[in-house]
Amino acid sequence: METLSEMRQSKFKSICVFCGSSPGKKSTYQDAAIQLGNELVSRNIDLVYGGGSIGLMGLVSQAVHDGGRHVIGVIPKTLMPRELTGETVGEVKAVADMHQRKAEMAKHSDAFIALPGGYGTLEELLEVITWAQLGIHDKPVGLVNVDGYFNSLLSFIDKAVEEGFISPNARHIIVSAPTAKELVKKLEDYVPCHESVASKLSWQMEQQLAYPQDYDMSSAMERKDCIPQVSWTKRLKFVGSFDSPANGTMPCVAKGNMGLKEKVKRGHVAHASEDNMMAIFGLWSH
Ligand SMILES: C/C(=C\CNc1ncnc2c1ncn2[C@@H]1O[C@H](COP(=O)(O)O)[C@@H](O)[C@H]1O)CO
Repeated sequence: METLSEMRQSKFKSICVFCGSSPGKKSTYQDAAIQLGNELVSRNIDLVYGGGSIGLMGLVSQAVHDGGRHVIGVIPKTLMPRELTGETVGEVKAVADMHQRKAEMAKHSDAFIALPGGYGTLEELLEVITWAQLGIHDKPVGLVNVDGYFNSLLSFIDKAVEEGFISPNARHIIVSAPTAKELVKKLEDYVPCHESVASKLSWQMEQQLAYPQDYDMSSAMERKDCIPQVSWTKRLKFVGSFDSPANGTMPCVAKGNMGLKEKVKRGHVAHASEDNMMAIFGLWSH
């Protein structure tokens, strides 16, 4: 039995919840969504989720919001019209697409929990498990196995271990429990025991280097709604990021000549394409 003080000192500041955009047929699914929301509130944990008010997503977010914790709904611009997903309580983070959504959800949370859901939920869940297996993150991943909803998925994963497609250590990435209360307690105690393919740091660098460059930084800077920050420089390649209220942090990479490198060193700016870079230098240097 946990004491009140233990319950209030969670190691998680925020948890990302994946769950159905539908309510499911049984009231136990809806009850579980509300119980999870209440459990987060009782442990002073904020919520990150897919945004909107439909299905179990709406129930969990409303419970956390009503309990006074912060809620961030990360929603692709295409799903933003209210008639598609309903109104989001708390903070709305608009992102370009489904890929960026998952990355943002992961960035803002310390653990992941899946409630019952459909394809969307399964896809999100399996992706964060895969990321854990590869060493992209080491955050716990759990399932609220309401009325055995995930039993067949767990059996399938056991079959994949038996058949040699998933290592027994990687099987332990998934934590499950029948109720939200038991699950959060297990996640608090979770210690990763699988080997990672690459370190978290290597993945962060890789992500920065591979980030698509379709954001018009020069006009954003003209509007003064983004702040460039040089993270590091290496030979003629510059890696930096821009903090923009509209788009969050945008990592970027540039190749340039020595003159530009010198400017970067002096803390002016680093950025994506040479054309844009020149435009930014123009703005920034006076
Ligand atoms: C496809 C349907 C509605 C689309 N509306 C959604 N709004 C917000 N987030 C969504 C939506 N659909 C999927 N998601 C994300 O996937 C998970 C839910 O998907 P599922 O297929 O319902 O399990 C959820 O975690 C969201 O991040 C009509 O149902």
